[in-house]
Amino acid sequence: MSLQSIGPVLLVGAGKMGGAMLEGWIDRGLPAEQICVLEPNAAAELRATASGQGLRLNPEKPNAPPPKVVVLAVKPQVMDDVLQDVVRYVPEDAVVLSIAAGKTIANIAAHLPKGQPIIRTIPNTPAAIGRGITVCVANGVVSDEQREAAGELLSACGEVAWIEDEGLMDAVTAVSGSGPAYVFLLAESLADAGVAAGLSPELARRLALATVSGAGELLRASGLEPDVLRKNVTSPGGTTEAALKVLMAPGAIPDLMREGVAAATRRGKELAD
Ligand SMILES: NC(=O)C1=CN([C@@H]2O[C@H](COP(=O)(O)OP(=O)(O)OC[C@H]3O[C@@H](n4cnc5c(N)ncnc54)[C@H](OP(=O)(O)O)[C@@H]3O)[C@@H](O)[C@H]2O)C=CC1
Ligand SMILES: O=C(O)[C@@H]1CCC=N1
Repeated sequence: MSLQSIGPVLLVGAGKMGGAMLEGWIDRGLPAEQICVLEPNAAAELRATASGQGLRLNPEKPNAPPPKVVVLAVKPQVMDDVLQDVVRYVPEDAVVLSIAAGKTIANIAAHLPKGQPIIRTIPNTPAAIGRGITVCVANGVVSDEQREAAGELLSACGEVAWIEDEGLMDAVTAVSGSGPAYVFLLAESLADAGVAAGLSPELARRLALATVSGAGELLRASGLEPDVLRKNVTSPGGTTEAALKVLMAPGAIPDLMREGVAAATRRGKELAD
């Protein structure tokens, strides 16, 4: 199956994450006439129109083909209300793909006809440049063809991983869904630290951004493990070692990361309600 042969896609919510996926789909050649966006936010609508050059913005338009894939990309807090409205656009043979943090397949299924194929996923915002990763778990009625169609659509946004245990999705969300924010925080903190050490804000920002993005590229391109790359920077008795003694001390970055991921995982579980 190719991206072009998936059939009509309905995207419900083109905000930060839905909009990033939309960019990924269009960049990778999903035909705009195959995409319909349902989005009440005028600014996002305009963005979607501009980037899609001819995206349909209303599933009620006469002669609109019924979607084969419906992507739910609204906040978990409004998902129940949105589903009550959107259910009328969901044909029984369409696969419903939710990207909402916390919302379980059972939460989604409660608003849809019995037997609706549903895939719960967690993408991340590098999807906008085709460099995201999406983790998926399907309910028992998703066909091989629907799994393939969803995989094709999500591959346009980067890597795709399937898991069988839905119970892992909150931990997945805490690592890869929220993860880009942790990396951006690192870039911000590094720039701030450079200023504190006497650099101008402009130079500190430039150094921090180039360093974080360069390190990410090196991690990907080299295929080496992060600890190997870290050790390659760390000369015995040198400057990096002095910094890492602080950053890796008990209660510092590794412990804080564990606590942060645990907090995000707990929050995911709360969002199910
Ligand atoms: N941001 C991220 O990095 C990630 C987000 N997610 C998940 O993606 C989902 C969306 O998050 P995010 O993109 O950050 O949030 P946003 O608020 O940016 O996007 C949600 C969009 O849905 C719109 N919306 C609200 N009500 C409706 C409706 N009835 N019909 C159609 N669209 C509607 C909102 O419009 P308005 O603003 O006017 O309300 C908004 O534009 C969440 O469930 C989140 O858990 C998952 C992984 C990563
Ligand atoms: O912060 C959130 O809840 C969403 C889910 C993962 C990333 N953003």
